[in-house]
Amino acid sequence: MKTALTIAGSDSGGGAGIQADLKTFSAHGVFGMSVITAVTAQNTMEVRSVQAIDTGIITDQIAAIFEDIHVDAVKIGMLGSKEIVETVAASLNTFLPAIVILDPVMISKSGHHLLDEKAVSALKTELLPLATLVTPNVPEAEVLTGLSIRTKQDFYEACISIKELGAKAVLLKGGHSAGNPNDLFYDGTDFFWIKGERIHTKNTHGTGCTLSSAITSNLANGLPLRQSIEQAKTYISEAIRNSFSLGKGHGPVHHFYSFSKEERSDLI
Ligand SMILES: Nc1ncnc2c1ncn2[C@@H]1O[C@H](COP(=O)(O)OP(=O)(O)O)[C@@H](O)[C@H]1O
Ligand SMILES: Cc1ncc(COP(=O)(O)O)c(N)n1
Repeated sequence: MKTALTIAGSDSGGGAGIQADLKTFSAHGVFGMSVITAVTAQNTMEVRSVQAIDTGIITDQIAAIFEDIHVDAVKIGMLGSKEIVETVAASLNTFLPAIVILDPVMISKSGHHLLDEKAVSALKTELLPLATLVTPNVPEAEVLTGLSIRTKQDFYEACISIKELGAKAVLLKGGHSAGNPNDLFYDGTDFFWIKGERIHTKNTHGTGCTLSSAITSNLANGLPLRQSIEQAKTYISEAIRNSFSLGKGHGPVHHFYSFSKEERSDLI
C-alpha cells in the first residue's frame, strides 16, 4: 500500500482542507496521513474562525510520521502563518521527502484569508524551493509574482516567474479565469496545457485541495508527473460534475473510486 501525507488545515464542513485530501487519497487507493496546521470553523458559506496549531506539535506530528512510516508523497495545503511555513520547511529539510506537492492556499472560496501577508515571503523563499510541483490558482499566482494574469501570454509569464522562485515545476490553474478552466504546466523546459470544460455550478468548494491531492496520490502510486496531472484533471472534472448542494453556500465536490475493484486489489 502506498502512502501520502497531507500537511494542511482542517475544514469542519468537510469540503476542503485535510478532509478533502484524505477523501481523495482513499479514492485513489492510497493510505492517507495528516498533519494539522490549523483548525477552521468553516461551512459552505464562511470561515468563522481559525485556530493555528502550536508549532511544537506540528513539528512533532511530522517527526512522528517520518520516524516510523515510509511516506511516498507529501501534499501541503493551508499553512496560515509565517511561523508555520518556517516550521514545515524546517521539518521537510530534516526528512527530505522525495515528492512534495505545494498548494499555496491563500483565500477560501468564501473569501476568507487563510494565509497571513507576512507568510508570503517565507512561502516563496523557504517552501517553493522544496516543491516538486506548486499548484497556484490565478489570484495566488498574482500574489506570488506581482503580475496581473488575464491572457494566455500572462499564464506563460507567470509560470516562468514562479519557476524562477525555485519550484521544480508549476501548474497554474485556470479555474478563476473567464472561459474554459485550462491549466498551464511548466517545468523549466516544456509547457503543456491541461484542458478542461467549464462546468456551471457554484459547488466548487475544495477543488484546489482535491486536484493537488489527486496529483499527490498518482505520484505516490508511481505514475510519472505529466500522467499524474492529466489523470488528476480527469478526477477533479468528474468530481465537480458530480458535486452537490450541501448547505447554503459553495457545496463540495464528489469523491469517487476512480479505478476498478481489480485495480484496487492490485494496489494493496
Ligand atoms: N467550474 C469548473 N469547471 C471545471 N473545472 C473547474 C472549474 N473550476 C475549477 N476547475 C478546475 O479545478 C481545478 C482547481 O482549480 P481552481 O478552482 O482554479 O483552484 P482553487 O480551488 O485553488 O481556487 C483546476 O484544474 C481548474 O481548472
Ligand atoms: C482548511 C482549508 N484549506 C483550504 C481551503 C481552500 O479551499 P476552497 O478554495 O475550495 O475554499 C479551505 N477553504 N479550507
